[in-house]
Amino acid sequence: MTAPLRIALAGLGTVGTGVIRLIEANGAMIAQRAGRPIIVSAISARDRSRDRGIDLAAYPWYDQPEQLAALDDIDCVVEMIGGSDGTALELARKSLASGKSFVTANKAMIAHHGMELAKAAETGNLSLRYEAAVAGGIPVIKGLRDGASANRIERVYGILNGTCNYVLTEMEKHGRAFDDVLKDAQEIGYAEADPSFDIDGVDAAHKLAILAALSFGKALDFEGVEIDGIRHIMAADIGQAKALGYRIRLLGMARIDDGKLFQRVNPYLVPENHPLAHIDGSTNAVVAEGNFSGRLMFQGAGAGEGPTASAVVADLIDIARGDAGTVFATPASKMEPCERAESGNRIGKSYIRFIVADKPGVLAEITAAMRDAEVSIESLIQTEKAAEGSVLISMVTHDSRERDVSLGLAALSSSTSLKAAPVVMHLLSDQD
Ligand SMILES: NC(=O)C1=CN([C@@H]2O[C@H](COP(=O)(O)OP(=O)(O)OC[C@H]3O[C@@H](n4cnc5c(N)ncnc54)[C@H](O)[C@@H]3O)[C@@H](O)[C@H]2O)C=CC1
Ligand SMILES: N[C@@H](CC=O)C(=O)O
Ligand code: NA
Repeated sequence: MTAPLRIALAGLGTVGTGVIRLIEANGAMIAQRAGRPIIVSAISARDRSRDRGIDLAAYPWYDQPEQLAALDDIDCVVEMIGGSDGTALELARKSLASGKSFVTANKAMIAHHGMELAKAAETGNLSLRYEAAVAGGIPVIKGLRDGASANRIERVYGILNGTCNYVLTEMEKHGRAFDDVLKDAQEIGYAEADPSFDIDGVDAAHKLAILAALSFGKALDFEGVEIDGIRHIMAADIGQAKALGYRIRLLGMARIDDGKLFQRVNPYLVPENHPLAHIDGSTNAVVAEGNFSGRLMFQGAGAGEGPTASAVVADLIDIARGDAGTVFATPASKMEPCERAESGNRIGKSYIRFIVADKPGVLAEITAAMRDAEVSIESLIQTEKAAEGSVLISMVTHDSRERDVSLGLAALSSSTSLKAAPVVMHLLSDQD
């Protein structure tokens, strides 16, 4: 057996400790499959004394993660710290500059700096791998980069955040309160260090931008993702969607429209007969449509210690085999920026929820604003009491231009009848 792959691991939280546990548990099998052992030769985290439930005494400890990049006896640095900039980015830059391969689970860093890091890796003929960064344990990066690489992909979408999907499905199935379920997700280890990245859609947007770059061969454009999260979703929305035959899921959607790049993260009403409506808990699912492969669907655990560690170690096995491939499906030097598509031009049905004063004439005011914006209403689902003196009204539009829906709502923005900003969610259709 050839020399081991010597790794240095920075960050020993949920994922970092999971990587050590996995290598300790499956080390012999991994060595066989990789053709050589993978050994942890250095570790670093913030707090040496913290009880992580594993014995770290055998692993050389470094107080500063950046020290790992400078070690001579290391082949690959594994970054499990998180954050788009700061320590993680410094470590990535220094590791690649000092000729080490780099493995990360950090979608924020790849979404913001992926092009720079990919070019550095390609220039140095090094591996930069990030399977764990998108959809946790699901081999979707490998699937798109390698398995589907012969295809032109024009649409990629799916459920990309385990925390949000867990929150939405617990609310839907068990009637639990939003904050209570989110706390659970944090305790289990699904949520980001700052859970607002999850519930405000930013984490899903990081992943979507990476998927889009992989799928379309265009430069990563995280700033081009339109983002809305699930913070404003009420139990009543879930109930009303259900009454209509839909389930609410936070989706990331990227496509090429007339040569322009459209990227959006939004809660969608997904028809009950659509496979994505049946993705529950922290499970993720990614759908990609290839022009020869047809529809591909990748599904599995999107978050949590075991699944994420599984993806990290799979990257390490590839590196140990000397089989690390390109960073994206297209060489980074050939990935040009793409013009952004305007979402206002998109046509589809929308669900709109209002909380309004409980007084006569309010419904007429809303429908008049929509009529003036040329948005016709397909159904007024239900009205129910929201709080003392206010009612909740939800409606579904006919197919309408998104810009017109926004215009209708803008016309209502100064109305004293509205007690909260209206909430808009799109209905997933084949045109999306
Ligand atoms: N938890 C999950 O299910 C998943 C997490 N990820 C990603 O994996 C990465 C790690 O996530 P978790 O393990 O959940 O986070 P965590 O918060 O549990 O662990 C982070 C670790 O990094 C250390 N750390 C933080 N700042 C540091 C600094 N400046 N210097 C040295 N050490 C520092 C912390 O002490 C801790 O050991 C993040 O990029 C996250 O987005 C990716 C997929 C799934
Ligand atoms: N916080 C993320 C973790 C995995 O990427 C999520 O909930 O999906
Ligand atoms: Na993955």
